[in-house]
Amino acid sequence: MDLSTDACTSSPNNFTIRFVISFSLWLTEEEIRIKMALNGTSYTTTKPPPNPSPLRNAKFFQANMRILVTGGAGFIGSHLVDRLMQNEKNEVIVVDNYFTGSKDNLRQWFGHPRFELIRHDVTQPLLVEVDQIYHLACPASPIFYKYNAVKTIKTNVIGTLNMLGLAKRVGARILLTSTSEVYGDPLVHPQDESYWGNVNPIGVRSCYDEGKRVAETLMFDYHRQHGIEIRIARIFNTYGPRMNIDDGRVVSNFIAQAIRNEPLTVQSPGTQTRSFCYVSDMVDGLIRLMEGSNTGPINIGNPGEFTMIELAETVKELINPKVEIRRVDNTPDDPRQRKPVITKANELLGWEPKIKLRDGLPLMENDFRQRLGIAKNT
Ligand SMILES: NC(=O)c1ccc[n+]([C@@H]2O[C@H](COP(=O)([O-])OP(=O)(O)OC[C@H]3O[C@@H](n4cnc5c(N)ncnc54)[C@H](O)[C@@H]3O)[C@@H](O)[C@H]2O)c1
Ligand SMILES: O=c1ccn([C@@H]2O[C@H](COP(=O)(O)OP(=O)(O)O[C@H]3OC[C@@H](O)[C@H](O)[C@H]3O)[C@@H](O)[C@H]2O)c(=O)[nH]1
Repeated sequence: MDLSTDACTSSPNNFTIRFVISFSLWLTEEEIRIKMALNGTSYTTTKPPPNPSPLRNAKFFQANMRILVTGGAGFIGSHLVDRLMQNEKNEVIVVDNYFTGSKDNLRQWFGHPRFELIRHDVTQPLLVEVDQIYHLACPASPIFYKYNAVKTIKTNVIGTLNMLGLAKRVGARILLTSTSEVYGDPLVHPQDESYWGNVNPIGVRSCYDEGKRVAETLMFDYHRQHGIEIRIARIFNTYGPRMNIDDGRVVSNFIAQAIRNEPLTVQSPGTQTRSFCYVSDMVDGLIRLMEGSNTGPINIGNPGEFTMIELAETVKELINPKVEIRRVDNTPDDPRQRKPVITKANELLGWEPKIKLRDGLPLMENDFRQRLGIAKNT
């Protein structure tokens, strides 16, 4: 039996390993697991997947990597699909219920022999044969995740359970896109992965932040109990082309407002901070995490930290120097500061963001101008 552990799992001490190995000749796997549990150590063997279809061993079978992307019609998901499709060894299956995503984001892949799109809600079970699962399905903008809070928490809890059940059944590796929101309104700054967070469990954001915390718990429980190969990314505020124009998040709001010559709505007090990551950097980090050997959780975000007033001033300077900046009321429980420590991503994945905010904003402006039909200098 395989007793492999990885860097981010509580690993048995040497005595325990010797103890378990010496007894493993006489004990069943279940007995070993119980002994390790009594010892307070975790059981991280990866069970072999069920036998694949005999067709996969046939002479002319092309052994492609079959990858499921849940939420693949959304903002980050569709960029991830673009990157995965560039590798001709990948077959990509997207499932999405189109709550915040759109088929339009994937239209370049319609009809491609290595691409499939399925209308499906992850709160329902799904049976597909895949090797990897990127589990992104969940509305990400606070406006949308609060719109139907019960559905959001169902998506996070039942949706993640269903995808873990699928991973267990077919032996797939699964990556969860968790969030910086698991740190809540952080009392530690900047945030590294060892921080447990400061979250209001009954607030209006808890369908999302507590939902993602439960999703992380489920990932680790399936890993410890069933040997599922897991990866967890804690994503910080990500922006870029293809965001919904009326998404409601701050970068898309300010860019759309600047292009339309409407006031930039800085929510009070305006001194709250965020760290903004360009979407191509994010996709690069997610793929490295999936392909690497660490479970995470690993922060993926750009450590450049800005107040919302600074962001508004930068958008004004770059996109529309005449636009007004207006202070408006904030929403409850808005975190006051967020900045990732990315040492783990750097050391374990060799990842760091490449696109600075001042370079990413104009790329997003071009995309928004095209979709809004408003050229520069009009
Ligand atoms: N963009 C960010 O700043 C950010 C930050 C932290 C975490 N994340 C996480 O990354 C993932 C993608 O975020 P995004 O910015 O692309 O958001 P998005 O809203 O653009 O994409 C989410 C996608 O999931 C789909 N979806 C939602 N509920 C579903 C359900 N029940 N069944 C099937 N599909 C469903 C939506 O239709 C959409 O296509 C989310 O899990 C989000 O929590 C994003
Ligand atoms: O028009 C606006 C919108 C938002 N804001 C402010 O901008 C800040 C960022 O708000 P956003 O709506 O972009 O989102 P947040 O950073 O709070 O959450 C984001 O990051 C973590 C992810 O998990 C979430 O999915 C994502 O929405 C907040 O302080 C908010 O008050 C404005 O000042 N004006």
